[in-house]
Amino acid sequence: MTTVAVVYHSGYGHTQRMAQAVAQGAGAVLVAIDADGNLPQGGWDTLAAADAIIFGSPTYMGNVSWQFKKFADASSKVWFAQGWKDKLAAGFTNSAGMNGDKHATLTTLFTLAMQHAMIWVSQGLMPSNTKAARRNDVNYLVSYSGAIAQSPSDSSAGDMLPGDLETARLFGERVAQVAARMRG
Ligand SMILES: Cc1cc2nc3c(=O)[nH]c(=O)nc-3n(C[C@H](O)[C@H](O)[C@H](O)COP(=O)(O)O)c2cc1C
Repeated sequence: MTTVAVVYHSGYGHTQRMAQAVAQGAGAVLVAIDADGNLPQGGWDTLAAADAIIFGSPTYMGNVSWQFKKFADASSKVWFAQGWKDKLAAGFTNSAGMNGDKHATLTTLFTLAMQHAMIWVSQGLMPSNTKAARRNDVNYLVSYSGAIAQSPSDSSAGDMLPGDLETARLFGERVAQVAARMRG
């Protein structure tokens, strides 16, 4: 059986909701990076056992949160032993702006995966970018590199848009499907 892990940080709960949607789609286990940038007990073991690791962070000041970066730097221990080599990787982010420089965050997540010699899985959804497209359509924000969501700066996590959450769920589903195919 394939195992997918979602490791993420969320300062105010929005990215957590997105992570839950990704995990729901992937049938994945969630590993939350805490406010100090640390993993819970057993978190590193969960990642070690996974066939695919999906990285998630809010976009803060145009990149991952410092807590996610602390986790990324701590993963250098795993890198020394090439512990994540040939695992699947994928990434997602959420921020207040429609754009908000989310792509810089995805690029950081991608680069982390490449440092670890992992194999990147894309978003895989067609864009909703026609005149008829509506905000709650799947992949309305149109990302190909990973899943993205947008939460207005004065919104609560409970306000997250169903279209973005469905986009996240389908993204998780795709990663799990690719992982199962890779396993044969
Ligand atoms: C320190 C900080 C920096 C932020 N920088 C950005 C940014 O660069 N782009 C953007 O679109 N939103 C930015 N935001 C808004 C957050 O991305 C947004 O509130 C997001 O939903 C927070 O996710 P979270 O609840 O998982 O922490 C920033 C918020 C904070 C607190």
